[in-house]
Amino acid sequence: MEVRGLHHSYRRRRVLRGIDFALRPAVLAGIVGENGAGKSTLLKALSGELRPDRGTVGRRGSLGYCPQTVVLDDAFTVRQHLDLFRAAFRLPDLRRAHEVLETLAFTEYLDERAGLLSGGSRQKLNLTLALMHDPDVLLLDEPYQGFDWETYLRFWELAGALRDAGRSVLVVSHLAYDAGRLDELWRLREGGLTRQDPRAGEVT
Ligand SMILES: Nc1ncnc2c1ncn2[C@@H]1O[C@H](COP(=O)(O)OP(=O)(O)OP(=O)(O)O)[C@@H](O)[C@H]1O
Repeated sequence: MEVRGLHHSYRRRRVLRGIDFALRPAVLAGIVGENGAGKSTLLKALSGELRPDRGTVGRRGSLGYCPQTVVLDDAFTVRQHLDLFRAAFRLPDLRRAHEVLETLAFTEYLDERAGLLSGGSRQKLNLTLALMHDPDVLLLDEPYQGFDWETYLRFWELAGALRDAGRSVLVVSHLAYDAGRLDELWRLREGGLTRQDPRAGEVT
């Protein structure tokens, strides 16, 4: 994925002011920034959900996008969500979805309605829906929000395995106390990205 000269404003608020950024295959990258820095706006622009005022986003391969706001239908069960997305992605089976569900220790909830799931469980479903077609490029907006510690660790295992399998993985978060797990780290501040050393210790 290659991003050049991305600008975006909401009325007078200039949120993105010239973002240049490349995400290569087999890289686990992170973008951190304070609340309101524009991280979700950037991911929306990268995913195509938002059309930026200026700039280009180039991408090769399929995309998996896990937005910050969970988009689920409360009346549908977990299984029904998987079936809907399987049809949308035109997948022959749910093999990959079940692998992800197992990694996230979520298989026992298959027949639960989404409206009855806890916040962390909804997020597990949100993440599974983004990963179930095994996309080449993954854009994950605060993907571990609401996760307990065990699930949080499993998330990073999953992200590392995807990177090792050659996928490009971008994780966006307001905190980066686990930056050491990343290959590349950027900070979004005042509308621009600056590269940071992920091994430089605590970055907040
Ligand atoms: N649809 C919108 N209309 C107007 N302003 C918006 C809209 N979406 C976001 N903003 C503003 O743009 C700025 C960046 O928001 P954004 O959600 O991208 O930040 P963020 O870094 O993801 O924040 P957080 O860490 O709180 O999720 C904020 O000041 C926000 O209020």
